[in-house]
Amino acid sequence: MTGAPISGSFSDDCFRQEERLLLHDEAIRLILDRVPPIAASERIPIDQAVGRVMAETVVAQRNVPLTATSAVDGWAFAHADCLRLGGRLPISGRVLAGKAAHGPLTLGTAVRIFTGAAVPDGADTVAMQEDCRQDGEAILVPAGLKPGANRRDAGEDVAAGAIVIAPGTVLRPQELAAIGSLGMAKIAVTRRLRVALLSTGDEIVRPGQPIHPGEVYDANHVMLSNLLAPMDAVVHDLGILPDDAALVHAALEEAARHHDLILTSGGSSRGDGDHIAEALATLGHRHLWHLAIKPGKPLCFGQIGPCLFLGLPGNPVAALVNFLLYGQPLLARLSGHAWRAPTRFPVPAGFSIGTRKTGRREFLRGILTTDADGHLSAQKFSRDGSGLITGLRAADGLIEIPETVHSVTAGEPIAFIPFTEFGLPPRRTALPDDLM
Ligand SMILES: Nc1nc2c(c(=O)[nH]1)N[C@H]1C(S)=C(S)[C@@H](COP(=O)(O)OP(=O)(O)OC[C@H]3O[C@@H](n4cnc5c(N)ncnc54)[C@H](O)[C@@H]3O)O[C@H]1N2
Ligand code: MOO
Repeated sequence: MTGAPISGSFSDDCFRQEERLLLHDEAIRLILDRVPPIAASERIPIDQAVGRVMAETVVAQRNVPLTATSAVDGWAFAHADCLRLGGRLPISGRVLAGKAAHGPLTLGTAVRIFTGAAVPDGADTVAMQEDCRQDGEAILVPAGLKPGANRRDAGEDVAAGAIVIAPGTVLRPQELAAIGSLGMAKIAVTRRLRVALLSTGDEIVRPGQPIHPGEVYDANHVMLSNLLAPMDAVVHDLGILPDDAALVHAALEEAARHHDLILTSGGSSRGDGDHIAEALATLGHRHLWHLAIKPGKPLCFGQIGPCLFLGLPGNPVAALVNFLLYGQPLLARLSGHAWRAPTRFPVPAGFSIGTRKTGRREFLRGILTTDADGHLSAQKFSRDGSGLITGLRAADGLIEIPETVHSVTAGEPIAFIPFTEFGLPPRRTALPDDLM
């Protein structure tokens, strides 16, 4: 019997829709709603706290600065005295930084003062030494200095009693400076998340090992462990899972016992070797599988007992994009901080898309360019394809094409999300021509 030729249309689109896929916004909401923050906290020195999440409220116990201080090296006096005496003030003393003022300012005089030194009571203004002239035992202050100039009031930065840091704040060098300025040496932060990181697939080989036809070096492990590095997590490398249902089940069940989150890449779709989504459903709960996005349709999210689970697609572009879009809010919620959606900047498109299939939100690799007249535009990386790490190297960020858009005309504003919005460092070298 000869088989009838197969008729019908074939899809070159791996996102053919056979069921209603969850929309991007629905997935974000679901993650934010389902992920509880871990409760445990620990006290640590402030110099080890960058990137950690504050677990207590910091209230200023005293003013910063503690007393009024001078912002310059010069002469401190009462502005009204200076006006009354025509800018000529006898010198009555000297205040050095680090020493309390000897007492209030003697009426009608000026004191020599240095940057950071306490301004005596009664002195409301400081003149810079370069602007003044000493005339024997008096100082000559030029006209025009405003009252209050060069004086920092007590509590000008932070007033005693103010709430400075709220629980859930991610500590940057700036927040740590504020805490340090209040005199606190130790603070309570939430404990670090324990994250298990696994690659999956019989074809995956760790860099440094010999490779054979049909095999692929593991690019996702080094990428994901470095994406996790600045986050509040201790990452355990659990290696590469083979495409074997029993082994996948056993490994995930064991990992769930010791971690707050399991992060996998690969094996999340429906191929014969893909066991991740099925294992998640069997061992725990699959809250989400299949999204109306590109790349990353096969993403799955759920939990095994209290341990959360994020199964990223294997293609490196999808793994990175999906980690930034969904992994970051998930880790944020888990470690107890309010997640802020990355800012989308309107940038003129430097490309056109004639027609595109609507229904999915697409994230393209975007490159920012400036023309000779200084006009900024966003180019899309020339080649599509979720396996092309080259596009990730070239990109400055992601171009977001909403679900309903069916074409893009060059020059119209599109949404650009710089990688820096996800906390990634900017590319510091010029883009080689071959990456455009
Ligand atoms: N019939 C269909 N096939 C596929 C569809 C589909 O909708 N229908 N979707 C495609 C898309 S999109 C993706 S993404 C992948 C996702 O599949 P998996 O998550 O199961 O990933 P794998 O099949 O294991 O791997 C995909 C691809 O990525 C390579 N890979 C995997 N891990 C790594 C790693 N650690 N480092 C580097 N490269 C890795 C792997 O070798 C594959 O080439 O499914 C499509 N298929
Ligand atoms: O989601 Mo797939 O990652 O587009 O390649």
